[in-house]
Amino acid sequence: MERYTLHRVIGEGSFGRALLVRCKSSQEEYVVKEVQLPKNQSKLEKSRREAVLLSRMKHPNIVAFREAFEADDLLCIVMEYCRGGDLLQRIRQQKTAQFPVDDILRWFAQMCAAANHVHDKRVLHRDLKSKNIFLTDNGTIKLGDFGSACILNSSKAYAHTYVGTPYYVAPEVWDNKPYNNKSDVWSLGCVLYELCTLRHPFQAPSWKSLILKVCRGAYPPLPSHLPYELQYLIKQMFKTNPKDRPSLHTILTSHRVARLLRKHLSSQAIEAEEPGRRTGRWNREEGVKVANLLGERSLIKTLTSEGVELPEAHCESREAAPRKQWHADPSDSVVQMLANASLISSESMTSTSQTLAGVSEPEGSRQRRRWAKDPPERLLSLLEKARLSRASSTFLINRGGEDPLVGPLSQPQGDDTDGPEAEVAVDEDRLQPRSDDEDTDFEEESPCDWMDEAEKMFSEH
Ligand SMILES: Nc1ncnc2c1ncn2[C@@H]1O[C@H](COP(=O)(O)OP(=O)(O)OP(=O)(O)O)[C@@H](O)[C@H]1O
Repeated sequence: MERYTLHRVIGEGSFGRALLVRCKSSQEEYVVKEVQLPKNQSKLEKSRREAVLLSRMKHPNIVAFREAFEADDLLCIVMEYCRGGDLLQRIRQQKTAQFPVDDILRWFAQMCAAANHVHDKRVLHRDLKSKNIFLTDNGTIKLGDFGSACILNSSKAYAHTYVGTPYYVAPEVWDNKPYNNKSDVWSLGCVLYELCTLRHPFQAPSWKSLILKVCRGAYPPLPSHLPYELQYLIKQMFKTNPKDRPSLHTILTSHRVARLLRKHLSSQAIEAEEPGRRTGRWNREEGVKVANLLGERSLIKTLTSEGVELPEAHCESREAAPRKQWHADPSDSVVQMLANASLISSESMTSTSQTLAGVSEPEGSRQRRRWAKDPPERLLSLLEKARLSRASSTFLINRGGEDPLVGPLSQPQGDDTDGPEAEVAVDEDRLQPRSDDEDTDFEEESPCDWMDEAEKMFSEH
């Protein structure tokens, strides 16, 4: 830390402070994310994972990693400083003035290129939201905060209980199915919708109606002045069945909107996207360098204690990884469950014995959790508790410790995005067979039962 001069604290997250510093030798400004070591092993692992993942991502639209070191009882991750702040602040500054379509297209193209690069490395970001997307002073998008990201095909230690931020969570996650590349696409759809409307697409006064809206893909219509391609894209990104959502690669290359987006991508970003797609693998030397940077002994111990390989060992290429497919059945068990639950008052919810039909799976497919095992009252009673204990534990479902149902773009006196059902656009053709099934090609290997974990957390408080 002696190589840097502290300017000021720019913010505090749930895992530590973010400092603005100046490098004494180069006079460049950087952000240092400081995380207390260790006490809580999972927080420590999360932070180390963020450093390792960030160091692997080299892309013009991803916050650049400079170095990481451990000093006293702190892990410090030094990264590029984005002077323009985060996209959420930028959206809020607009108040009611809509963004010009060109700004929306440019920012969205850049965030897609960044997230596509992440997917090409076979990493899921898992927490894409406007607060984790930054702007430089010249208005370039930089994707940041890899604290929740997950390396695919790794084992238990990476299967953590983090679910996401409720407003951005895809239907399949509520359905307790594995997080996959299309779940990130859904979240980016939410960010795009926010850019287009300055509102969350899915907003509701209760968990039940929020989840219902998400699982039905029911969102208020977009302003009609937006180009048809954008309207169509949002509709596609909010397909409730992940296999019907386009992958980021499709959005950037062959989707109807691709031509508009690529106009706004620098040749550097397009360049960065292509080689990543071809190689997309861990590099041994870089992995070793990062492991050394973070303090060899402790990092290796942490990452191998549960059978997890070191970063350089995550070398599977796209070809080598077995291709996983989504099952044919639509993911509407939550809708069913919540429809049943509507008969029950919230007071009687925990005492009801209502059950739900299980989701059928093709024979021989790998075991997935079913609602039959997690009766509807379980999710609802869990969420009731989550609301009550949000001050201490809701980072599981909302790391900010804020009210999970009061989103950053919510209105103080209720929100007009929560309008009557008749005004919302319902994704009528969500059961249509097709489309990017082939591109729903990777998902968490060992998803953990977040409901189990959440219940444990809440019962501790
Ligand atoms: N590279 C960066 N450039 C500019 N500002 C940053 C950068 N990284 C983080 N910040 C800002 O610093 C503050 C703290 O960020 P941090 O990532 O530590 O926590 P958070 O994202 O606010 O919360 P959490 O980690 O709990 O989700 C935020 O306001 C964020 O916008």
